Amino acid sequence: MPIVRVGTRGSKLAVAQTRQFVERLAAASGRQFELVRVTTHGDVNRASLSTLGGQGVFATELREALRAGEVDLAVHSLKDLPTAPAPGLSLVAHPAREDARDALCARDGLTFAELPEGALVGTGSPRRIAQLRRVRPDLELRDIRGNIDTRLGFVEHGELDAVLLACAGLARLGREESVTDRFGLDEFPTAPGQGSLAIEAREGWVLETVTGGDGLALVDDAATRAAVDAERGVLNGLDAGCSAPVGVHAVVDGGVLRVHARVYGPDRFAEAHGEIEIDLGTVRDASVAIAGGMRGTRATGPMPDHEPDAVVVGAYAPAVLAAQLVSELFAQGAGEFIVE
Ligand SMILES: NCc1[nH]cc(CCC(=O)O)c1CC(=O)O
Repeated sequence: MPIVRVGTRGSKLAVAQTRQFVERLAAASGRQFELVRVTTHGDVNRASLSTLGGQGVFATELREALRAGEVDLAVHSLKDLPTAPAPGLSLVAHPAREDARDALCARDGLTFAELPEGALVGTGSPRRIAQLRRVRPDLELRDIRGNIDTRLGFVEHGELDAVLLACAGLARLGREESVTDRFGLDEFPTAPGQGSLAIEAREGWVLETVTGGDGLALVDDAATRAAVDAERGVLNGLDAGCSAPVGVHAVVDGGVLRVHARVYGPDRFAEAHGEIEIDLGTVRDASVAIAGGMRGTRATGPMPDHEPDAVVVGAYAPAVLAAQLVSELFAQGAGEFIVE
């Protein structure tokens, strides 16, 4: 059987998370895999993320490699993936999400509350900047870029008092010991999809047909998919990219899908926020659509595009919820906060 080629960015984090994913998929499928490193625009360009615009800087070249048939699967950090559908490709699996929270990595083990007045904190993310300004206007924020080791290095070498990073990336790199505090998701919702991976393939490329087993379904998590679809639905509905000052978090807990979002305005008191939930058990037909969407061929759009007979209500719960939350946010003036 041919070796399955899996495309990844070349960064240490990307390679680590792709390796971890491939090991699970190899165990589940019995197939052999090969990692193919693809250099992306976002890796080469060192400009600030806010000036790069964020839109697809990490994904474009991986998608080209998929389309050209150079790789069979691509592994993305979901939060770096634009919400616009990629023609000819589909997201075929979302493995179970890891910790979606942001971490504080501070010198001397300091917690967020222990950071002294005027402490120097590094982050280039407009969302993280907005969130920090609201609760600690005294902090001196520095725009930083670079991989996780580089960012932690600013603290280790004494140039900054602390940096903000995603818990998930630190865990995947085995750097959890650098975390000195974690930010609660209610007050500090993170980027849509943070902590979650997306596995992308050419449309119609189905691992199951060659494994004869459950293939990608074994590494796909329905609750993660519902949550991240809702989060990305909010981002898309707001017409915002991954560098917008938007925090969204969704969870499925006891069969209830709950989504909440905060959109930050330019001054530190302006904010649109909302929360919405739905008991997936009360929309059983819509959740049938979710289950139907688990395997193989769902498009990047909000509705599963196959097995339409499985969609009785004709609505995909995460998409409906996201749309309702978006109208609430617009009603609170969120449209004026998103300038890209
Ligand atoms: N934009 C870079 C990026 N993309 C994904 C992660 C972390 C892992 C994840 O959220 O899946 C990071 C680094 C960070 O924000 O700390």
